[in-house]
Amino acid sequence: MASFTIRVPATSANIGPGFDVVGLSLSLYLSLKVTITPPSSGSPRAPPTLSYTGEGADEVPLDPYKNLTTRVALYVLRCNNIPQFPANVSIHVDNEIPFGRGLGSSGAAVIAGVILGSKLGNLDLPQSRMLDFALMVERHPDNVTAALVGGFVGSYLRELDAAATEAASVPLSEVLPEYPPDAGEEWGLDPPPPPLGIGHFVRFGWSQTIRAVAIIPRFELSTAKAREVLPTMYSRKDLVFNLQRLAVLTTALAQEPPDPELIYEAMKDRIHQPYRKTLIPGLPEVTSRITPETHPGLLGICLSGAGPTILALAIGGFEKIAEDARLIFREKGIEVDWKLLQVVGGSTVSIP
Ligand SMILES: Nc1ncnc2c1ncn2[C@@H]1O[C@H](COP(=O)(O)OP(=O)(O)O)[C@@H](O)[C@H]1O
Ligand SMILES: N[C@@H](CCOP(=O)(O)O)C(=O)O
Repeated sequence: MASFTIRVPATSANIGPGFDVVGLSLSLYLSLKVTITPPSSGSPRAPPTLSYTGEGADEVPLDPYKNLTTRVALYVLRCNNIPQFPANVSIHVDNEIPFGRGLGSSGAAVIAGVILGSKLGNLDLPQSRMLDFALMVERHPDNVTAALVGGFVGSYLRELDAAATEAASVPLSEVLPEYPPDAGEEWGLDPPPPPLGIGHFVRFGWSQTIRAVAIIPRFELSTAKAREVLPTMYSRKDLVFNLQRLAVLTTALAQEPPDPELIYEAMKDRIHQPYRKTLIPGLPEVTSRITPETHPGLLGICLSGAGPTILALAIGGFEKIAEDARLIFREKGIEVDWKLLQVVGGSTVSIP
């Protein structure tokens, strides 16, 4: 019997001005314990069995052809000429990352699936190739890159030539077909492998004194819905506003001691948060009423990913920040939970 455990961290994307560009890996984990037993002769081949505890356990599909993680694993296998899951695989998932809150649950599920596919197919994919597969599913790089490599990272998608653009434009329904073919039927054509080197990243420095307070409203907001409200065109003024802040932020969060005056302003955004406030009652109030002056220890505050979680970066005063955010959300009729998190390393595979 072989077994291994895959562990993928939560992430917070954007950090204010870095929409679709920067992400932080945080100390909440999606863990998969995978066991493969040798097939006994004559036993029918069965797809992997899935069990699940923790966040999302009441809503996540346990059918491996519907579950996001196993569908991604199968995509990786099929792109590598392995048409099916190996036999006798059982997977127990334990998940600490809440669904649809802006803490990168889907990015973590995708990264877990890519690593799972690589392990089940003995493919030994290098990190850069894993990122290519992940980017074919989650097409913005901020969460998946941070979840894979860990830390505070910035990433971009390479401009692809015409052939690679075509290969990368395969619709998601073909990358991740939802149902297996009926018995005796063949899968459709294998999806084309992702182009090479789609995503590129750099890890920024990070002051070890900084913690992340995640203030998590008790409602889900799908990332897809929170992207639909965004405009497709922006003014030069708003773009420059964000670029100026992002340039400062990437270095300011590594300085010792971190400077709240610089960081609070550098975590402001005009590209996504103003448009998402319609979906997240209380967002403008929380980000404007909790400041380094009113809350000593606070460095900056922003929407985490597509929301609705609020991310406060701080070196102290964590409880007051979170409890005051709770009161502001309560004025809008929204209850929250909060967690004090740290920035952690990326995904790991361990063998007991
Ligand atoms: N561990 C998981 N296993 C399977 N599916 C998952 C898992 N985590 C997240 N998902 C899927 O991703 C959805 C949430 O994705 P999304 O809207 O992008 O929000 P988030 O900000 O949490 O990433 C869930 O509703 C679920 O369908
Ligand atoms: N840049 C994306 C990040 C989405 O992150 P998630 O954790 O909400 O999935 C966006 O802002 O749409």
